[in-house]
Amino acid sequence: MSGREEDLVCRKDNYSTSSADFEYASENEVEEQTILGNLPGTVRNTTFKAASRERSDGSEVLSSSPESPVTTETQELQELQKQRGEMSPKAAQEEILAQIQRLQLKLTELREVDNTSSVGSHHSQLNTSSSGHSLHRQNLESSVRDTICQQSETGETLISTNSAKVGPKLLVVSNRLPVTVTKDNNGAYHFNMSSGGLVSALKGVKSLMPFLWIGWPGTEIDPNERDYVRNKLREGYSCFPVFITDEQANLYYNGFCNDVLWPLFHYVPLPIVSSDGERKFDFKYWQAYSAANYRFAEAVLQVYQEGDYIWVQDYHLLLLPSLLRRRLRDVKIGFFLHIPFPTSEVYRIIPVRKELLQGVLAADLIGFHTYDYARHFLSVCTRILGLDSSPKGVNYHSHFAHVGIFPIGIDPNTFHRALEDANVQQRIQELHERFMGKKVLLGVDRLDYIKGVPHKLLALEWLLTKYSEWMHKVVLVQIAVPTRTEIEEYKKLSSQTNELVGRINGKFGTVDHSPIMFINQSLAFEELVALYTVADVAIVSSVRDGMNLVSYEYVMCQQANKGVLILSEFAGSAQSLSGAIRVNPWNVEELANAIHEALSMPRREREIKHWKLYRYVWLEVFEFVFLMIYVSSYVTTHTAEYWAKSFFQELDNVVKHRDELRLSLPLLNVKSVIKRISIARTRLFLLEYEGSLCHPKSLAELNSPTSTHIKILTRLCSDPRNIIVVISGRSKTILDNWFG
Ligand SMILES: O=P(O)(O)OC[C@H]1O[C@H](O[C@H]2O[C@H](CO)[C@@H](O)[C@H](O)[C@H]2O)[C@H](O)[C@@H](O)[C@@H]1O
Ligand SMILES: O=c1ccn([C@@H]2O[C@H](COP(=O)(O)OP(=O)(O)O)[C@@H](O)[C@H]2O)c(=O)[nH]1
Repeated sequence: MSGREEDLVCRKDNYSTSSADFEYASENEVEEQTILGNLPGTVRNTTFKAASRERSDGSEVLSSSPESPVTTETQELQELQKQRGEMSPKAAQEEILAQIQRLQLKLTELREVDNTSSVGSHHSQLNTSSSGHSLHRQNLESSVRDTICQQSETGETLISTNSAKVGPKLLVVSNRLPVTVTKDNNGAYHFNMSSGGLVSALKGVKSLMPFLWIGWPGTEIDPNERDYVRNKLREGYSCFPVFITDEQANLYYNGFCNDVLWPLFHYVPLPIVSSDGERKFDFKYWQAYSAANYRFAEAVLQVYQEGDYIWVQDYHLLLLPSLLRRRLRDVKIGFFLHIPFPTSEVYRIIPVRKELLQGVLAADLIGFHTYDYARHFLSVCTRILGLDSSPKGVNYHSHFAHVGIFPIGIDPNTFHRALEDANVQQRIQELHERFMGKKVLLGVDRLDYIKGVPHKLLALEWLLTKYSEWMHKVVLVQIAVPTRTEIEEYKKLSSQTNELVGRINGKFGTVDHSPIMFINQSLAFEELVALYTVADVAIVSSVRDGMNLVSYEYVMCQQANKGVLILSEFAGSAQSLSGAIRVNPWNVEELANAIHEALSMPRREREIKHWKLYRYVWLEVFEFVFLMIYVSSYVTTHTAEYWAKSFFQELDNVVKHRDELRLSLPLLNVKSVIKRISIARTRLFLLEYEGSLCHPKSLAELNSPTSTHIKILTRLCSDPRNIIVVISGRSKTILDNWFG
């Protein structure tokens, strides 16, 4: 671990409630604050200070001539070096690093100037082989870069990749980049673009404005190779990497994200100690999580320009909105949670429950897949932070975090295209022949304990026992994609599942037939589409699932076959897919009965059910042309693209509204209020009991006012000019007892 990374790990003793808090402060105060109260270290503060100063002073940067700023900066640097003797080593380091950051920004500006005068060059990446640069410029660049390399503790150059200001862009921030970076044995890097849900979802947003994707490349990159990887990602994929060491990633991603947040958000309170006797909730996980969120914030600030929109994705980055808000007061931040938000009774288990809420509440818009998740979130904010909330959102330190429901979908066109592909059709044909005379049940899951794979296997066992007519006539094809294999619970699940598969196949299998075809690897997309198409029944038995895209994908591929979807009521998609047979996967018998019902269902009933499902996933206009005469192309409902566009539009809307709110509700000036009160002939005091007179965090029904409160109220009441109204949700009897 390098010095810088050590620096990023926060100290346990500094861990405090205020860490993720983002109370507004004056500009000066903001400059003085550390970005994360519990993260010590000079590099962080300096980087942020420099970034925000420079950006709030865009005119200075833009008016700089190509030569002068660097000279000025160099002089400043020399001046600083002189002063260093008078400064504490920490302060001197901070100042030097701040200077470096400024130099980087100046350097970027120089390249912008250079680019505007060189035909055909639009990007200003740090590229020493660029032939368009003059010798002078190259020398300048390398000398600046040398300075940076000498000063940077990681050896990594902190390049600002700001491009010329051409209007706002969307910065999408997610834990993983949609590009997988790998290094082969010869040391060559490979970049593979993934085609996951978010990638297709953002296609629509792309047409609204340019975007840049910020995230972890999924592997540790050697500090000397980071510039190369960064440039490749930026130029080839519109991505900007957040570099995290494997050790940090293990604590942050495997530890806090996937062994603390993931289980609890999915209602799985894991044992307090692991099998090796280690505490499950270890503060080092939390520290790594905070440090990683800090890293992401740092990356965002390197590319952020005023007016940009930032869209943070998922539970890995709950602290990020507040980290950004502290530095960029008016920044437009959206946050979307892809997994369930649990009820307060579960959420409150998390030892850092307040910090996480405070972190995310700095967003302007917080999105969830379902109404229930949003409702849980609002109630948690009230119960745990004692905040006022309404169905629209939460008020937190004069900032209103809007809450909205945006159910994600899939990209139907990708499936349509695949289904038209000759190879896929060929494969469908082969599979039909392979499963001739049998009914195919299909499960497609990551091998995660939330997916309820054992529940499904037990239900199949029950089916084959109770409805023995299906024996030898049914096959369950279960795709179980290995995931998070380093985590103990996942290892346990894998061995349990293997045992169950072995047991059931042993019990009901013959030489010619195994009831379960267990595929413990991920499949190529075309193979998956072919399987979706031939399956008579798909079973989604998740014990909790944010949404579950597999259920939608199955529906898309069943236009011919009209297969039946069995869907756990605990999957987010169950809230919208009314054509599915909904089950409680914990009731194994009920699940087995549902499989029997699906296998026996007549074609007509299947058609009706399928239509209900399909029209949710994707409506085509010709089917509604007489009803919706104003619509001239596809009516897309609940697709991935619609999800992204509607979230983004709502974000845009709420930030505009935010400004209106600010104008209409200016903060009162305490001095002038006192002055006015003292001269007023009649004064009306409206006092809310909860939140004003009693402690805001208290919800106890019998939390009576203190003697101080009573004294103050009595004094106020003794002045005939005062009218005092106490507003409370408590019963009249209680209020009479207290104030009567
Ligand atoms: O394998 P990971 O990188 O750890 O991530 C796991 C999956 O997380 C996301 O899934 C969640 O979002 C889906 C879309 O909103 C939702 O349908 C699902 O219920 C959630 O669990 C991510 O989208 C997947 O690609 C990851 O595999
Ligand atoms: O071998 C496979 C199996 C599944 N998937 C994809 O993985 C996603 C699973 O998403 P879902 O929301 O159902 O659950 P998650 O795994 O995100 O929790 C779906 O888009 C599947 O098409 C895949 O790419 N390869």
